[in-house]
Order: sequence, then structure tokens, then C-alpha cells
Amino acid sequence: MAGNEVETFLKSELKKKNALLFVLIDSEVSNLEASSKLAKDVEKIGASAILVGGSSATDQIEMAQVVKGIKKGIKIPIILFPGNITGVVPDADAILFSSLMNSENPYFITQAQALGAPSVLKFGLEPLPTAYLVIGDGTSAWFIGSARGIPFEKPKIAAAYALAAQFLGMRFVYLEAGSGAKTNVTPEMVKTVRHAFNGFLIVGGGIRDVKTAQSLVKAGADALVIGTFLEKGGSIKKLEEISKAIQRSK
Ligand SMILES: CC(C)=CCC/C(C)=C/CC/C(C)=C/CC/C(C)=C/COP(=O)(O)OP(=O)(O)O
Ligand SMILES: O=P(O)(O)OC[C@@H](O)CO
Ligand SMILES: [Mg+2]
Repeated sequence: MAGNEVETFLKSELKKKNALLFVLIDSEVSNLEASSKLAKDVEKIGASAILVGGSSATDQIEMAQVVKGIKKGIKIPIILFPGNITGVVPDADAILFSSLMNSENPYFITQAQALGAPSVLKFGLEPLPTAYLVIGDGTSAWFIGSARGIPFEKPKIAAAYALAAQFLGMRFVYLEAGSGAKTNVTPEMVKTVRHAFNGFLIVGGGIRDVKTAQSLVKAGADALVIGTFLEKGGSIKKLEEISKAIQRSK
């Protein structure tokens, strides 16, 4: 059984850096060569982890190859970000073992977890118990996960879910506006959730500039996830600016 090395690493990074940058690599979008290069580049500019996943990434073989290929070139952890049981593959360091708490389909709350858990054990992946909360609507994660999206302007509802997650023993909360979302989670929602939840707070979806990133970190985010910005050709230099800015923002 895997230990808690990744969680310990993230917490110690957090002490040093104030807030962390996670880069999401979608194995469906980037091929192995592009993903390996991207992973090395983002490690250099201060990213603390690489997330690998996609809400429609159902090709397990492709995903396993990408994870294995990236792993060779980097020291920072690779954390799986599964949208389904097909996202559980070997050779990663950890997995966001997430429950989409505001899904209307129990499959995404407990059944995918039950089906995926034996493979997590078999592959020696460190499970990071995560409440995955989808905010707003219209994104892939919202649609595929049958989420009843928490309205952007209802921070107290998000905070109530986060508190429930804490009472259920989850140590990570992920506020997800959805990949490529037009609007990111509001700093006000992050602040309200931060107040209620004591664990590691991840925020993602639609983050692509320094100002937004800084405002979310000031509001209390521990880590920001950025994916689409790079998929759409955003520069590593700009990502570095974001990375540096969030390290100073709290
Ligand atoms: C713990 C295990 C085995 C499974 C968890 C299953 C859960 C909770 C799924 C939640 C629903 C879901 C579809 C989440 C997607 C998360 C994800 C990887 C998002 C990033 O991918 P996108 O970039 O949105 O995907 P596309 O590229 O397909 O738009
Ligand atoms: O792709 P973006 O919009 O950066 O979102 C990242 C992540 O939160 C999606 O699951
Ligand atoms: Mg994607």
C-alpha cells in the first residue's frame, strides 16, 4: 500500500511557496512527446505537480503510456485526475480519489470509486481523498458527471459541501468551474469555502491570467489547476509569471 509521500510533499511545498501550481495534461489532447516536454518545462518554472486526466479520456492504454513517458523526465509528482475508472493507470504517484459530491448520479459519488479502488491498491497509487465540487454548468465535467452545478453566486452552498467533505474525512476539496470555463470560480466563493474547510483547497477551471490567479490565492486557494491555457498555445513564460505571482500572493 502506498504511503502518504505525495500529500506530505504537497504540504511542505505549500509551507515554502504559499500556493501551488498544478498543470493538467489531457492525454487525449497532447501526445506522449508533447506531454513529456510540457511536463519538464512546467517543472522548471515551479509547478508542484502534474495532473493527468480528462473527462472524456477513456483510452486507458494511451493514458498509461503518457503517464509512464512523462514520469522519466520529472521529479515532481504525477497525480491522476480520473473522470472515470479508465483514468486509473499504473506508474503515477498518486490519484485524486475524488467523489463528485454534487452529482445527481450515484455512479460519480461512490460507484466509480468502488470499481476503481482495487486498481488503485494494485498499482500502489497514493489516494488523495477529494471532494470534487462542480460549480456552474455547461462544461464537460458538469455534463459527463451529471452534476447539479453549484451556482457561482452561491458560495455558502459550496462551503456547506466542503464542510460535509471535512466531516466525511476528506482532506482535499477541488472547486471546479470546468475545463475551459468562461468564468472561473469567484474569489468570494473560495473565501467562504476556505473559512469552512480546514484541508487542502484546489481551485481550477478557466484560470489564464495573473490577476485572476492572484485573487484566488489571496482568497485562500492552496493550489490552482491550469490546463486549457497551455492546450490553447499559452506560453510557458506567462505561466511562469502566474507561478511566481501566486507564490507571493497570500
Ligand atoms: C476515483 C475514480 C476511480 C473516479 C472518479 C470519477 C469521478 C468522481 C468523476 C467526476 C466526473 C468527471 C467527468 C470529472 C472529470 C474530471 C476531469 C479529468 C476534468 C478535466 O478534463 P476536461 O479537460 O474537462 O475534459 P475534456 O478535455 O474532455 O473536456
Ligand atoms: O482547463 P482549465 O480551464 O485550465 O481548467 C483546469 C481544470 O480545473 C479542469 O479540470
Ligand atoms: Mg481537457
